Amino acid sequence: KEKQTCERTRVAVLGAGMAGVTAAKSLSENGIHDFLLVEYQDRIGGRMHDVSFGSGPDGYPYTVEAGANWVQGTVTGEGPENPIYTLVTHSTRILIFHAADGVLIGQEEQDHNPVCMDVGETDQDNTTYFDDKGPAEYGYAIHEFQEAMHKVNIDAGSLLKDNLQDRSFRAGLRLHGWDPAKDDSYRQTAEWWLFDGEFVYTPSESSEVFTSVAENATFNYFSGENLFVYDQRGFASIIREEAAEFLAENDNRLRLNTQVTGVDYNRDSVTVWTNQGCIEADYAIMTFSLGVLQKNVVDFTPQLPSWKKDAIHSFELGTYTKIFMQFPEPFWDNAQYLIYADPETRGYYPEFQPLDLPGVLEGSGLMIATVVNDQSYRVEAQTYEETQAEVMEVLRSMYGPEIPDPTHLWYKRWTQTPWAYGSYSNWPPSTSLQAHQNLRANVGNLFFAGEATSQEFFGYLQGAYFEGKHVGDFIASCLQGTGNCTVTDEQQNYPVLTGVTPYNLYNDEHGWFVDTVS
Ligand SMILES: Cc1cc2nc3c(=O)[nH]c(=O)nc-3n(C[C@H](O)[C@H](O)[C@H](O)COP(=O)(O)OP(=O)(O)OC[C@H]3O[C@@H](n4cnc5c(N)ncnc54)[C@H](O)[C@@H]3O)c2cc1C
Repeated sequence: KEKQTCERTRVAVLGAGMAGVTAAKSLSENGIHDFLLVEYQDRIGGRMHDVSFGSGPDGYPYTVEAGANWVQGTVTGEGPENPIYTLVTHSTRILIFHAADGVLIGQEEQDHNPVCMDVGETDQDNTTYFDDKGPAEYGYAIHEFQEAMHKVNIDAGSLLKDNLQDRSFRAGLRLHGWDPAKDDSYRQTAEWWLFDGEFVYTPSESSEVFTSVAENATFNYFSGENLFVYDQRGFASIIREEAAEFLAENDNRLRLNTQVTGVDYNRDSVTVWTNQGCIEADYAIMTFSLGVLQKNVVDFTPQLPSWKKDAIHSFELGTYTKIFMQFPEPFWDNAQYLIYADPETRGYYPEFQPLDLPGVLEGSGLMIATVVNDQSYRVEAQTYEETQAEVMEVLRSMYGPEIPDPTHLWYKRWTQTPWAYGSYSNWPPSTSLQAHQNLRANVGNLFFAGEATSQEFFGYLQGAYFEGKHVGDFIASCLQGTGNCTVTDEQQNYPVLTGVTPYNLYNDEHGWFVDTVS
């Protein structure tokens, strides 16, 4: 490690996803132009990941979203607007990137259009239900679950306000009488669709308090609306456009294809080690996914303090898999969702989402099947052919033996992707705000930002956006000498997280007879 030869910059922004690009943009807007944006891949966007799939009428493939697909929560009246919605509605330029290396080479203005991206409003009531014998009617199970979930969300508010102990979302559901039998495949499927299908973990694996916070923050604070993006420029063009506001064409401050392998940090500076050499900066902003941090692919010197390591390993990164298929022609109902209740296995190909619908990608023959976590890991371990055989067996139980095989099938193996190691984060039960704050807090001049560090919007694009902006603004204020850059409340950390029970209560009176502490 020879630091003398390192390139100098004021801020090294590590990762060019939503958080990294937003952080760099805030630096730029605050007059800090001396930064480097360092990215493993050959493109900007991170887990906003449009890919080419199948074949369209003109011989070109379609663009589909392997990563983020929805604007979740938009705006209500004059209320606060989700910044992702703002980006989608104000998107007025088409950017041209060099195909081989992803470097911006030009842009074209478009006529202004108030909703510039092609989006469709998701309507979960526009659903047809199936089981392994064909069409079935279990809309009642969906409504029962919605009611129970609403009640748990209200309870969660009391737990939070009254400083009562968190519990699993499952516990909250049971307290409200939602406790489906394991073989009640209709209610199990309703629960999967409205819970696991959103948060990727089961209610047993999720915090009652903080899952409710994320749900309320997004869908009550902004709006209950979900916009599905099927724009053929790709969802990530909103982030590419953000980048084009502060990066010139072929800007040397964007370093694609550059893998960070190590970070040395202290209270004065940060040195970033990459496969392309090293960078010495006053500050660095780390935006890698929780999965990348958990896999220890970045070598920190000194080692991260134990409060930081504990936090990194206490939160979860789930996997959400969209299996894209193209069929010669649509054979499905005119519905946004086709929900399948498998009689044996909860979460076995439960959700199909046709994209070939009137007014959407009409004539495309496209459909998505979604699985999460355990089923994702299983599917990721299979070949596309094996997965296709399973999916087609399910679809044939729904629509009969005559339906054709897809001409194309593809999915991204998120858990195996070395720049993500999963899809988005989840807050498990029995942690605390302080534990999560430790995930967020800086160590010396190394700061952290990303969807997982957002306390209210974790898992969502707006979480990554707010966190990137917050840290970018904060560091700019430090560099400009306008902020309080000692450790402030914002960057508070909690070296000791206490439990709820003092040790002297582990006694006979509580049935504690054997000293098990070694
Ligand atoms: C399948 C899926 C579906 C989703 N659906 C939605 C949705 O519908 N709506 C929604 O709001 N959110 C959704 N999300 C979540 C959303 O995509 C994320 O919250 C957001 O994109 C995260 O942005 P980020 O900047 O925090 O992280 P990332 O986008 O992960 O950015 C981090 C960047 O760091 C780079 N990097 C990683 N390791 C290294 C390294 N060693 N060296 C250099 N660079 C490195 C990565 O390549 C990446 O570009 C979904 C995510 C997935 C995967």
